[in-house]
Amino acid sequence: MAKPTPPSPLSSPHAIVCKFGGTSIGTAARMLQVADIVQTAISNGGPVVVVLSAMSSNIKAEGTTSRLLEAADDVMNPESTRYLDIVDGICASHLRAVDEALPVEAVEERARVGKEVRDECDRLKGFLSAAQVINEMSPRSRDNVIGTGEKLSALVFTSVLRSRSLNPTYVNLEKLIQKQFDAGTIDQSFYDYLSSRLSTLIGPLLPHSVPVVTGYLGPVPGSLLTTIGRGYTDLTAALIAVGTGADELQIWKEVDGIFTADPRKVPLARMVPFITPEEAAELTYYGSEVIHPFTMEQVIRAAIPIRIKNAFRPEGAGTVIVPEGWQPPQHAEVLETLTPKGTRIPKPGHAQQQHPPTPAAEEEGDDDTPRPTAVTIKDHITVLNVHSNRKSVSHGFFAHIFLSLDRHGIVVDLISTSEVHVSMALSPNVNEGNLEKALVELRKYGTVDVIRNMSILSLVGKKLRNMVGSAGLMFATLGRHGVNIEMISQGASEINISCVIEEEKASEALVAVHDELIVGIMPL
Ligand SMILES: Nc1ncnc2c1ncn2[C@@H]1O[C@H](COP(=O)(O)OP(=O)(O)O)[C@@H](O)[C@H]1O
Ligand SMILES: N[C@@H](CC(=O)OP(=O)(O)O)C(=O)O
Repeated sequence: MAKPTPPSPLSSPHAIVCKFGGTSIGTAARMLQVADIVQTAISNGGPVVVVLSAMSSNIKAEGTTSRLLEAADDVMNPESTRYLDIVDGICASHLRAVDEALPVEAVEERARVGKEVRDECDRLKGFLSAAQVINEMSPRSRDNVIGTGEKLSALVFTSVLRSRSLNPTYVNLEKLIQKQFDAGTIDQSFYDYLSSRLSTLIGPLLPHSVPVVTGYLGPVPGSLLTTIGRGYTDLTAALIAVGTGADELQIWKEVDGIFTADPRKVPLARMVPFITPEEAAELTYYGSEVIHPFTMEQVIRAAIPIRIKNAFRPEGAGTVIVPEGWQPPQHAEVLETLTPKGTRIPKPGHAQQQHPPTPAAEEEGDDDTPRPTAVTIKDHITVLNVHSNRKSVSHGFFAHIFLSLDRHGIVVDLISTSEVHVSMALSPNVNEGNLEKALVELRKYGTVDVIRNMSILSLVGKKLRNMVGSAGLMFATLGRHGVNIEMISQGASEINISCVIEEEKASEALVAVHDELIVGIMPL
């Protein structure tokens, strides 16, 4: 297949685009830490573009975006005024951040941003009250409500940078999309349009100013939540990186990088210094969603590396997702200074170095056993097994099944087939009502078993292509741990072997496969 041609950089090369998640800027103290990170990046050569999510606590359901969604739902109750309390609470938490993050002597700045925050919240209350009167909250209106979260955090953070004389410019993207797009036919041209608009808006601010951009990019065709989904600010940052021809996209999170398995569940999990976009995409789709799944494709098309870093431990090297054919930028100093020692991003002039760069362990040859890169688990999976009723349907069996699922918006994560049988693992959070309707249709074509509370276990790695017997090792490991395998899928992607197992055995299976196949601990 021909490689996609990356769009040419549109403006201001050398920029580093830094996106900070909601938890990273969730309190005044955290905002100040993030301001330190930005200040260091600027003094290392910049220019820097900052992209922000909405302020959030450690629990996403309690963060600003989730509270705004609650407020949007509440207006559909004509008797309720709870939405006003929610907005007042959001206003109070942002004013508290202003109070604690800005120096006491910055009197004018404190007054200015305090007013901006209050005005934004008043505007939202007016909008919500009007929606309650007409008893309508359209997807576009909901997008509008959500966007307040990113506007507020960006206003406060701009003020923090201004109090440090870093010459920030607040950039509100709520009017970014100025063309009509059909929600049903969103394709790459939509994302190219967005990056070109972002280039026009942000490019001219560089290098003299630090744009502080709302990760919210305006009402999206369909809706932000259905077309892109939660975590959309990663995508905004990616499109800004493409639009400004940035040298690097940095996604700052609360985890050191991508690990060989979820570090919360696997004690021996290690950080992976470099990973290919294909591996990162497989991990993202199969349960290790460290970055929004749409992010990768946009940035990789433009051959921009993505670095995942921990906002609470900025000194760590992070994980770099290295695009195929990536060439180091012409200017040495920015990447060199931002690249922590030991990560081996090649410098200009080192033409003989490998592209993409390889992790230190591989180069030094301290372990030459080829191993998978990572293992991941996706929980809350439902499996459908359909056995064809050959008497009534002898052809078009698969087509009928997938058309029925498509009609009811049911997303399939894995498939395994024989001529008369198809097994499908359905994405988590399947809508039960839609599933019931789909089942009525599917039963016309054969008998259907529904198995709930399952998990997908996926072993991912570019080296799986050349690792003879890795599937055998994985299944032998699962067998030793008494894990039943409901369904196997291998071959659709050369770098992923997946199987469906019972959810109650998933954690044990994850640790076992990780420790035996990735760390290389042999069973007794
Ligand atoms: N392979 C993996 N590597 C790193 N983190 C992973 C992996 N699989 C799952 N995770 C989880 O993904 C989460 C991502 O980090 P975090 O910044 O906390 O996310 P969020 O954006 O949801 O707040 C972490 O909590 C981590 O435990
Ligand atoms: N604030 C939005 C968008 C986002 O990107 O969030 P985060 O970067 O904090 O995951 C959300 O909560 O979904």
